[in-house]
Amino acid sequence: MITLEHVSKTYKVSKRDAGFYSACKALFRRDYEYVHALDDVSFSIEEGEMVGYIGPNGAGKSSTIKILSGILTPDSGTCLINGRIPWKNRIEHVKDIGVVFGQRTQLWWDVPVADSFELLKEIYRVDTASYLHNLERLTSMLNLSELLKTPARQLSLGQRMRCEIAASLLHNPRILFLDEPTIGLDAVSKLAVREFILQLNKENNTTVILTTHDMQDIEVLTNRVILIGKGRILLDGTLSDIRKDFESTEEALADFYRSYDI
Ligand SMILES: Nc1ncnc2c1ncn2[C@@H]1O[C@H](COP(=O)(O)OP(=O)(O)OP(=O)(O)O)[C@@H](O)[C@H]1O
Repeated sequence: MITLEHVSKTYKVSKRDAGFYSACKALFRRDYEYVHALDDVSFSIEEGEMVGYIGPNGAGKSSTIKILSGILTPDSGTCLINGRIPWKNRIEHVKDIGVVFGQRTQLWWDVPVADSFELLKEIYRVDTASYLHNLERLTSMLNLSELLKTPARQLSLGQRMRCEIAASLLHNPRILFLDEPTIGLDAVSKLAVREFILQLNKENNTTVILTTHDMQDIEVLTNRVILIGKGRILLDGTLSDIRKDFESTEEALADFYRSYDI
């Protein structure tokens, strides 16, 4: 249901040294540098799978998620999700996906969370009956009842993250992209978020693609791991393929990254 074939993406970045002279020089001549974020990336994911997409900083994980969600267009290669090309059929595609970027918000900062949810209902054109059904279910599963009247800016990180996850699921998407959903959360909030994702997958067969640096997230949530480094897929298997004889997954990963010089 998700196939990515030979996808590459290069960013063109303008570079200049610090200082007044360089700023003036850059007005007349710009120097560019090319960052090869993704290099011939291919994989496929079946409906209902929970996949961990892991790799060191700058490996290309967020770029992949952006391509899968239709925000970014690759330079070459193909991507089909439920028969659609994400960046070409964006309006139809977004109805099928939910996206949570742990470091960004999709909630309006100054209005109560409930109002953000109402706006998302209108944006996604969710009919009132399914919206109310989803809202009730998500409110009880993620324990949101006390939070809905609060503006997003007044929520703690963990509270906001629970609201972000609910916001991404109000339209019942079949696929959920989670980019570092437990970053900065305390132990209780992490467990709540993990428990929720497991339940969602079990009850709705939602496909989940999770990028995280938290190996416990990966251990608890996923049975398949795709490892990317310097924009290339290095391994597509299970955590035990990575772990081998190491005491912890972190140690095994660090050794793996060192062996690939990434
Ligand atoms: N908009 C952009 N413009 C220029 N370069 C970019 C842009 N976005 C990402 N990059 C570069 O592309 C490479 C891959 O970045 P990406 O954000 O996909 O990595 P990541 O695996 O998600 O990293 P992290 O774990 O640190 O979030 C990095 O070298 C990054 O600096």
